[in-house]
Amino acid sequence: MTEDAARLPDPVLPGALTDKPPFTFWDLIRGKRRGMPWSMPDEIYEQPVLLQKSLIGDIVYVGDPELAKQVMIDRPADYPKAEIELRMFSALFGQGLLGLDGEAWRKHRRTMAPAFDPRSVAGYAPAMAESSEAFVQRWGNLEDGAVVEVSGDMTDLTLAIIARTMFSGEGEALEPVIKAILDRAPQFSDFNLFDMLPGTRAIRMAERERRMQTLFAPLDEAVAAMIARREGRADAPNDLLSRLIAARDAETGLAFTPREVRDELITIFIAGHETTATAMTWIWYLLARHPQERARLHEELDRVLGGRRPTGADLADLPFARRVVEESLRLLPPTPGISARVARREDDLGGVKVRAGAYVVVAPWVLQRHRRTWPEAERFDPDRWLPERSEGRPRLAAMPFGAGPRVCIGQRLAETEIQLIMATLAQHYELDLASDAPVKLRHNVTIRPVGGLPMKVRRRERAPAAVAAE
Ligand code: HEM
Repeated sequence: MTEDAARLPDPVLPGALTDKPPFTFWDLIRGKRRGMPWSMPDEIYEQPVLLQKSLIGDIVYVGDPELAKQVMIDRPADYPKAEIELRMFSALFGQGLLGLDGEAWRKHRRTMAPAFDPRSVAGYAPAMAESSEAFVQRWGNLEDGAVVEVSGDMTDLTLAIIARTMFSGEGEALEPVIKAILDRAPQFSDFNLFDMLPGTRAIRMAERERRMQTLFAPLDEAVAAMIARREGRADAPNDLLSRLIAARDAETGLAFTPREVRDELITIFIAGHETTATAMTWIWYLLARHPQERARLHEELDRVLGGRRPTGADLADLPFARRVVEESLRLLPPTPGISARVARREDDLGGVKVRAGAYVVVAPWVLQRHRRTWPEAERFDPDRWLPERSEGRPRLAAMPFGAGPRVCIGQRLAETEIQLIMATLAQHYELDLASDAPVKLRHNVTIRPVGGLPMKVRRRERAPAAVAAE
């Protein structure tokens, strides 16, 4: 163990992960979340693969990155997404990427890919930096050292960014409509046993779909009006909405219908802001817990940017900032349990017999804390991402965005956004935890701090060397 590790005896979330409740039938019926990845047996962090018998059948947890690659990259057709998950997403967001499978999914993915390619993402970067800078003003109105609830604030910021990325100037007017929807949406995402039983599942799904349609109706009207205004217009802004309207399937030449555009917009909206807000929340938390690393980040930002607004092109010159993001996404992946696959046929994974129909869980949380892959796995150590320390590391040792054909379509967008937010805000502010109380986690697709994360915001002076160099 290094000296640093001895001084900072992580786990990074003291007290938060000790809660390992047993999985009871009663919990399942009530839909109480038992999917917390840290409540898995400890052996999973030592073994390549672990088989558990459960009420819903065999569950195979994969901890070895080479076996994960077999499932996610080499043979994805043998391990399709679990149907219950697809059904949940389609009930929530309609026929968007998260809820589709097979040929319909392939068509949507092909058609949408160009809107998320490096050139498109570079085009969204200025809006991301501008929104982050507007947020600097919001904290600037506070007294120095004031306490903010960081996870809520980051949600506001990522919501503003995705609204602008998707709808340009028109996004701002939509923000209150969307916020009102999101405030009510969580109550629809609690799934339980009745969603799995053949007798009740169709009724429950239909009921959920109906409620979601009512919930999203105000947004549907606004989006439909926007689509109608933009169709055929040569001077439409170059945002995600325009790209989805203009998108054509490379094979069939067909465009999305307005309904398909709507479903994809809602999918991206939800998938694209909650995750990045979660990532930002844990980045501020980890930096506060590791002041030496935070000081290194500040030094790099001051030296390279000297207080100006970062651009997408600056990110290549901020290698330490990138390592901070990579390490944060390793240690506290925003979607720690995603995603369950189902074995289509009998198989052998690392000597464990996988029956047809078994759930196969390739969870970022497990792979990214696996003790065979990661020395001092629970320690926050951005330098483990230095090229010389990454040599020979298997490809799926870390996979916060998933892997294979269904890898997160927004990965590049998210990485750019997170780095721009961090680079903009950390130039102006330093955040410290407002309380020593253990942070408890709630896992419901993403992991958020229970009751939010209160932090003190202090203004920073830039390093004298960076100021003098101007
Ligand atoms: C830190 C931020 C993010 C994380 C950790 C994350 C994580 C993931 C993961 C793990 C998957 C794969 C799920 C699976 O294999 O079953 C996924 C899929 C997806 N993500 Fe992300 N995501 C993030 C940001 C975004 C953003 C910014 C967008 C859109 C703007 C987005 C849109 C999507 C969509 C549409 C899918 C489904 C892709 C498909 O099935 O083809 N995500 N995400």
